[in-house]
Amino acid sequence: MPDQLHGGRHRPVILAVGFSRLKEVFRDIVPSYAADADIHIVDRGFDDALTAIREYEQSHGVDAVVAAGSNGAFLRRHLALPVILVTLTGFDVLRALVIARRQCRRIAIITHGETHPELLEFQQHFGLELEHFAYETAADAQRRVSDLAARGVRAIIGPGLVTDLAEQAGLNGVFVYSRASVEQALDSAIELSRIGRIEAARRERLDTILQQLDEGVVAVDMEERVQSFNPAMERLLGMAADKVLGRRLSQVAGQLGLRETLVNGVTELGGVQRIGTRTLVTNRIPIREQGVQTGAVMTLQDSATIQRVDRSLRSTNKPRQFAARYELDEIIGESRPTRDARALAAKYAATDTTVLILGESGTGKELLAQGIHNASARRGHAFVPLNCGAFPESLLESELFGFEEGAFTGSRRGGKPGLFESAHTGTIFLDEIGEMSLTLQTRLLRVLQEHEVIRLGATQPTPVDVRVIAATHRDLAAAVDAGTFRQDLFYRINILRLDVPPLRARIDDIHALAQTMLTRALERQGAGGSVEAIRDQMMPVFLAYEWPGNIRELENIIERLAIFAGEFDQGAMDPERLVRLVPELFEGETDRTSASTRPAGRSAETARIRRVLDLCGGNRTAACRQLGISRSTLWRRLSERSV
Ligand SMILES: Nc1ncnc2c1ncn2[C@@H]1O[C@H](COP(=O)(O)OP(=O)(O)OP(=O)(O)O)[C@@H](O)[C@H]1O
Repeated sequence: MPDQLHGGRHRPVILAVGFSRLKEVFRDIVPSYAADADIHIVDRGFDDALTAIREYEQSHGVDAVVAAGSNGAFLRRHLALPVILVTLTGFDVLRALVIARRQCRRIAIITHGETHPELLEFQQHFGLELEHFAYETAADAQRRVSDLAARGVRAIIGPGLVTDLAEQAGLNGVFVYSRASVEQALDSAIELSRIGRIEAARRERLDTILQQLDEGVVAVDMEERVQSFNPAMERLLGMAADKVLGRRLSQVAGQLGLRETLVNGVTELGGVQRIGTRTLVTNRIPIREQGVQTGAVMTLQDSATIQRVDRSLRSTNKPRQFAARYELDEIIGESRPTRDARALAAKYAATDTTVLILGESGTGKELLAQGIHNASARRGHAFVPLNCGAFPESLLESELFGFEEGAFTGSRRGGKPGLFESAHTGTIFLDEIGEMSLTLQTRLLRVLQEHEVIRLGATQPTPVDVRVIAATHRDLAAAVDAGTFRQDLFYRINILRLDVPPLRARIDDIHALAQTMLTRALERQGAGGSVEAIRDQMMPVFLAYEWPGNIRELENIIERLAIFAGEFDQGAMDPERLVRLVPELFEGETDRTSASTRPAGRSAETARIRRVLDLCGGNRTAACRQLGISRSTLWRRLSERSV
């Protein structure tokens, strides 16, 4: 940077404007500045000077102009460049008076702009015959000089214009500006150029940064006129900077005005505005220079960009790994209902809509939810399961929505994001949604409608982009009628429905499920044992059972049987032993704990007996052994059929 500012290429370029005497002083002085600046003398005045300066500025660039008197004042009014005036010092006047006094007694001073009352005092003290006038225009000066000449004044002190006029009138003209004053003006011009260059470099640097930013930036002055407008802003608003610069922001981009920020001076961060199809995040900030507001700046970001960054940030900061393991094609079963459920799930995965899975506990609802997530565009992002029935209301609330630091006694420092935030860009699986309290249903509905969560104790919402898959074993429509489930929430989640039948309604799946589960269980046990031996002996029993606990129950039973795999290998397992190992499979309908399964129980039990009997080729002894019942019980059950 110093190189640029002081090196040869960037020497200040200064135009010294003056004719007659001032020009001569410039000529004398300029060579001594050769090392510090390029000073060019412009030997013109007023309009001519203006034209010459503008031409020079166009072709070479100019940092500052030095001029004096009325000419200087004129240039200052008409140029955007800094114009430094050679100022009159008391010493200048003294020196000129001494020179003039040597020549004659009656002296006049004509200065530009204003008179100097101190001169009157000076004149009285020293008994000088001195008159003092001020002039504005060249014509003014001309009239004054003629008048003084007519009244016998012999010497006139003044700037170049005045001394020229005096000499033309045959008087003594004494040039008022000393060499020191002119040098002072040139020094100021050089310093001003240097500061200007530093400013320009700073502006350039800022400009380079603005050019590179992904964020749109627009800055306005106090009249809301656009001062800068970076390329990102051009892209975001589809407007070229040169069409916008200098115009009022509200006029070029209505909704994005900065008037309020200019009026109230308040910073507003994180506003959201829609422009066309885009959602933009806005920050409006007043610009203050040394405590005084001088404008305002707005930054704009495409919410899609923020979400991208946000996603990678959240995924790097993710405290827990919420991942979906299962794929849809890992869901075992070739029964019609299972194939239908898989196909429907694949269809739903292609959408981003809320899915409601209905089915008894243990039927594989979560598995389907994971499968849908993994087959959807959200694959690879979080899959967050939550069993709404497993928490008391207050805990469920903070689990779901998170809390701010200090939200309640003992709340964690820094607060905690809720599962909705953890599921951001992914899927949340709300199992047993029918168990949610009405209060939480209301909050959940808000999240689904607004796509934002408010942590407990927070005032600002956090936007979340989450797909919801809900599940329940309840009849939600009945719950709505009973007033325990909000109707509007029901409509909101009951868009894509997936019915998962209980295992007893898709008995055809049992074979494949048992086969896979047995293989895995035996592998896990690592103690050998033949899948076939267990399968062949157990299948008739499995097929005859009701499976109130569905696939989860099947899994558990297989896990247990695998422990005793060796006993199956040694030939037929003793029925009594089997009943002891897995009593639930052999319990009669009267022992069933679940009242809801009882009405179906008796006929199902009979059907089971018939199936086992069929499997055993009509051999009642074998069937009794499989079923773990006596021949008389078998007979009784079969005869009940006809009752
Ligand atoms: N079709 C299937 N193929 C393989 N395994 C399955 C299948 N269905 C369910 N399972 C297994 O059964 C168990 C229960 O499934 P899951 O947890 O998905 O049921 P759920 O309906 O969500 O139950 P709950 O409502 O009680 O949570 C899991 O261990 C799962 O791996």
